[in-house]
Amino acid sequence: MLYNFDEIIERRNTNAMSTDGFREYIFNAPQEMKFPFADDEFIRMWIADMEFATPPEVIQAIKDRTEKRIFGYTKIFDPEYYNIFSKWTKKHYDWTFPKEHLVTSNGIIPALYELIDHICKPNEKVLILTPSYAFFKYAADFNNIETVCSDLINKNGNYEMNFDDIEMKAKDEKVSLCIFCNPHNPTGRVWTEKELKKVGEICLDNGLWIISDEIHCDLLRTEFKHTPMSKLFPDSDKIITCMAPSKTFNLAGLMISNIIIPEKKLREKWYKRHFSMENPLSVAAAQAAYEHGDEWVRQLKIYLDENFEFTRQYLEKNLPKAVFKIPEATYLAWINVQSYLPEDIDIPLYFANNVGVLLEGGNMFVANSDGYIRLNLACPRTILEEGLKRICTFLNK
Ligand SMILES: Cc1ncc(COP(=O)(O)O)c(C/N=C2\CONC2=O)c1O
Repeated sequence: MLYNFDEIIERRNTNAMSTDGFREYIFNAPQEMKFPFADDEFIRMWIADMEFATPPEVIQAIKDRTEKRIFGYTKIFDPEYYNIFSKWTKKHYDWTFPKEHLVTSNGIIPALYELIDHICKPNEKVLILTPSYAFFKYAADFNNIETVCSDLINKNGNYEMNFDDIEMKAKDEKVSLCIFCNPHNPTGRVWTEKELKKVGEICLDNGLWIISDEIHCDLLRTEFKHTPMSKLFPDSDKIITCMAPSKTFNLAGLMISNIIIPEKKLREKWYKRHFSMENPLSVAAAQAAYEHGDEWVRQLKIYLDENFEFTRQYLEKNLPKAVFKIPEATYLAWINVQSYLPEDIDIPLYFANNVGVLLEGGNMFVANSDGYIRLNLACPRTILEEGLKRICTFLNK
């Protein structure tokens, strides 16, 4: 079956963050905030969900569940949920885990908020690598836990970890947790086994817990393979692995994610506080995605690879001073356009007001991100082309 990723799907009047939540999320502004562009004139390249219909197999599973007509309190009792998900992890990452280690959360971010509270004592600190998905810091802030940042080394768009800096910060006895992102948002790095072993050893040898956020682990460029951090440390029970169907199958609104907690005491803390009910439609969707979604993901990855190559050529031709490397994973293009920007601007606001493109960038990524914009390329190519055209036309003025 050939899936249609070129189809433009109307998202207005669906309570979508992408169309209606940008004022609050990007600008911390009221819905009344005015722009020179009408809402439906914006090219939306900001929040990380996709403009593609979820696989039809998932939609059918949701329809089938609605036929049962009762949507009472639900938990995951059927072992098939674990069997199907662990079959997916075995097939795609050659890794699996005991059933009792798996808990579900209505999102990885809510899980981070809870896990930080369970793991960190009041005066401890969380280590993150920057630039970073800002909710890693927000989750620490919410728990009144200090965030320590280790800047990735940026060699003209090629990012590496600064292991000496990570080790120095991990040796601080107050640092008790590292929230690690693999693949990395926003740089798109897929960390190699060698890099994972090195950072994992530094953290574990210094007594840190590791939350390995692997939400982007299925959306790699075709030639890359994901290695779960836990796979490299089979004897450690201090690595929590976070995965979800939300990024892979465009199901973020169904709020279901898979958190693998090997350490018994931490799992008991989780169950003591976590409200473990699930949305029955979300369970049906997630199970169908992992059971029937392989071919859709294969075709999606090809489409995304083509969008990245289109973007690389477009920028090379029309924005030659921009620094852009096709990322190893995610559908997010991380582009340094500093040489085209005035100093000290609010990058997302600058693009919203002058270009009519909604994007994330600059200080939205905690640190080490000045001059960068992040474009969501998970959209039909016609929309991508219009967004790139608007950006390049304006920046070349
Ligand atoms: C690394 C990472 N972890 C967790 C999440 C969210 O997980 P959830 O709570 O939905 O299960 C995202 C979504 N990233 C987004 C969402 O919009 N912009 C981003 O960069 C993410 O990039």
